[in-house]
Order: sequence, then structure tokens, then C-alpha cells
Amino acid sequence: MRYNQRSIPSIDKIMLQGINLACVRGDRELFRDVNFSLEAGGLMQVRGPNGSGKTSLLRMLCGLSNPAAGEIRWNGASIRALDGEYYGAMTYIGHLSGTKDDLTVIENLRISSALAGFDIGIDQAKEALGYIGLQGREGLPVKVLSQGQRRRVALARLLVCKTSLWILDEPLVALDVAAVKLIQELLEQHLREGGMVVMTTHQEIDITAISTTQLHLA
Ligand SMILES: Nc1ncnc2c1ncn2[C@@H]1O[C@H](COP(=O)(O)OP(=O)(O)OP(=O)(O)O)[C@@H](O)[C@H]1O
Repeated sequence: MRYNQRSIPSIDKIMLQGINLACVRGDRELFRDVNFSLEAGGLMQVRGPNGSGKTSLLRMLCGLSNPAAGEIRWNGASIRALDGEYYGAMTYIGHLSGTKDDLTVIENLRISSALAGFDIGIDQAKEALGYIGLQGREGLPVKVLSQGQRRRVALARLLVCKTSLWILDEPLVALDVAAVKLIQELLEQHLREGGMVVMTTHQEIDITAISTTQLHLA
């Protein structure tokens, strides 16, 4: 099944680069000299054991924390210098889904999308929620949903936010087989259209992309 609402901007030349990145947490150096580049249509899977720094790296890529050394560049410029231009092109979904328990499913999607700069109407929100398997649940507070359904609410944002770079921390956790397949198809569609994906996962998943990079943290 193909989702048609989105059309991402032309992003022929966009590239994300990590240059000599290092990460220190507390008194421990988690990694150093991490280098990568990701072009349009590229997928980077960040792998490594628990505690190796995958979430820390993703948070750096989102600008939520600074590398202890090195630089993150978007189209050749430091993300620190770009500010809005970079953040407007990126969607981050952390491993804690970031949903608000007391808000309904549809309120969560509309508010999180609006905060990301994409105002969506009720019909568009309902269509996205239906696509992701939450039809009939739109008016429920998120606190009554199962873990997998909460995850789906967070992931629905990918359907309505027209950004080129998706940064996803364990997007498949708690999802059932059907939902994993749906997300796999969504990621492949995004990559086919020239989008980029950086993701962590402990699960084996085969995603077709123009280029795939495996970044292993020890
Ligand atoms: N603010 C902090 N202060 C001290 N240590 C921290 C801080 N944030 C993270 N850490 C530590 O850094 C290490 C890496 O954490 P991180 O969440 O990046 O790992 P991960 O590879 O994503 O792990 P997992 O596979 O379990 O999700 C962990 O040992 C964690 O406890």
C-alpha cells in the first residue's frame, strides 16, 4: 500500500555528514572518530550493543546535544550555523514515543505535527491514522492505548511531515508483524522519493535503498 499525502521537497543535493564525531557521557567516552555521509535516498542503520551510544549519536544528529569533538554538516554547513533550515528538514522520533498521555490520538498527531511546522486538518490526520492502523481510535486518550498503538501514533507523524531526513530511534519496538511491514514500506517509499533515514534497531529488517550504510558502535 502506498501513502499519497506526502510529497517531500526537491532534495537532489542534500547530504548529511558526520565528521570525526566523539561522544562523552559522564566520565566515559562512548565513541570517537565516527565518520559517515548520507545522500538523497540513503539509509544509515546505527547498530551496536546496549549502551554503545546509538541514542546519544541520534540526539547529536538532531541537535539535542553537542558532540564532544567533530562536526555534523547538512549540505556542507554545520547544523549549528543552519538552525531552522536544518530543523525544518528533519523529523526525529525518539525511542520514548514522545506522545502526551492525556491528549487524544488525533490531538497528539495534530499538535506534534504543528510543533514541527506542519499544520494538518482533521481529515488529513484521520487519513494518516487510518493508514497506520488506528482507525476508530482517534478520539481515545493515548494513555489507554497499547505500547504498539502508542508507537503507531508517534510514527504517524512521518506521514504528514514533509521532511527529507528521518531520524528514528528504535522505530520498530513494540510493533506487530503487520505494523513492521507497514513501516518498512513507508521507509522504502521515502527513500525511493529521495528522502534519507537514520535509524537504530536491534531487529533484523531488510529495507531496500539506493545506498545503505551500517554504522557499528562498539
Ligand atoms: N546524561 C548522561 N550522563 C551520564 N551517562 C549517560 C547520560 N546519557 C547517557 N548516558 C550513558 O551513555 C551510555 C550510552 O547510552 P545510549 O542511550 O546512547 O546507548 P544506546 O546504544 O542507545 O543503548 P540501547 O541499545 O540500550 O538503547 C549509557 O551507558 C548511558 O547510561
